[in-house]
Amino acid sequence: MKPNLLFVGAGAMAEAIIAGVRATDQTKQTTIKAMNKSNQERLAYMKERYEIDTITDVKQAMTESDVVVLAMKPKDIESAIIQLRPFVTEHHVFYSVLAGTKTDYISSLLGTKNAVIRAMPNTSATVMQSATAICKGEYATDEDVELARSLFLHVGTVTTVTETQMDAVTGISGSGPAYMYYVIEGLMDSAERAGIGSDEAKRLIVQTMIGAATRFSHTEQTPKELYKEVMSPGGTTEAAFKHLEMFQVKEHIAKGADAAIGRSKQLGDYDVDHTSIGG
Ligand SMILES: NC(=O)C1=CN([C@@H]2O[C@H](COP(=O)(O)OP(=O)(O)OC[C@H]3O[C@@H](n4cnc5c(N)ncnc54)[C@H](OP(=O)(O)O)[C@@H]3O)[C@@H](O)[C@H]2O)C=CC1
Ligand SMILES: O=C(O)[C@@H]1CCC=N1
Repeated sequence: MKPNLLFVGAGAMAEAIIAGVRATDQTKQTTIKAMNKSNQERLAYMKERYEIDTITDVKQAMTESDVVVLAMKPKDIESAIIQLRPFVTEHHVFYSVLAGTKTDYISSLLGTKNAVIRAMPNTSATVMQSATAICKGEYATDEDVELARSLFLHVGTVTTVTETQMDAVTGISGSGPAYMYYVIEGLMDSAERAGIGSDEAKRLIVQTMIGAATRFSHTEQTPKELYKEVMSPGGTTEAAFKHLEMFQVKEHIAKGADAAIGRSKQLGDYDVDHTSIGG
């Protein structure tokens, strides 16, 4: 089945998913509509780039769609659902990519028993390399999960988790690309200081990241065993690790991810002010 998708929120995450779907669905059998709160310029760009329908009439868009992808910031979900609610029928299925936001909260805003699937993709969806996790809400069936899986498979891998694992997934793989780019930024800075041109540095660093990820995915060895293997006694890697370990970089990366997981939990706590930290 090729679903008719309506993206409510046409920001960075929606674009990543739409780009991936379009790149793998050459026949454009999946119809894609998108709406924003107010940014029409962005919608015009999305329409031009991905040949999607941008909508002005919410009722018509809801009538012509069966999967509604909630892709606004968590702070905007209430106002977004209020505008959709009059047009929700029992055939609609809702997919939410919102950090923290629980399926039971979405169901309570909808006030219906429509299926809700929570997903946590990442921006690598743009290049069909997302590590997406999905879980089902109370009213979703296994069939709904399979349909969601088939959509997100367009943009990478899909792992089914329980809803209680979703905050952890958000802090690890949802935010994860940012941690990788941070490491890349550090390596680019060092390469620049050492006189390597940015094109060459990029090529070397990209292949180093891909190579390390591929190697790790093909072995039972632990990360520690793998980095020990790189490290010759008295050599260059050891010199780097003396510095990294002095500043407990690994521990701080883990603590950073812990903070992301904590923030995801906070976003699911509906008494907190979602606007305070950009939620
Ligand atoms: N960025 C990421 O790496 C990831 C993000 N997510 C989740 O995806 C969601 C979106 O994030 P992101 O794409 O980065 O955010 P953006 O700010 O890029 O996009 C949010 C979009 O939502 C629109 N919007 C706001 N309110 C409404 C409304 N009432 N009706 C319709 N559209 C509305 C905004 O439109 P306008 O500009 O007109 O206000 C904007 O285009 C978040 O909930 C985030 O937690 C999940 C995984 C990864
Ligand atoms: O930073 C955020 O809140 C979103 C969720 C996961 C990645 N980006």
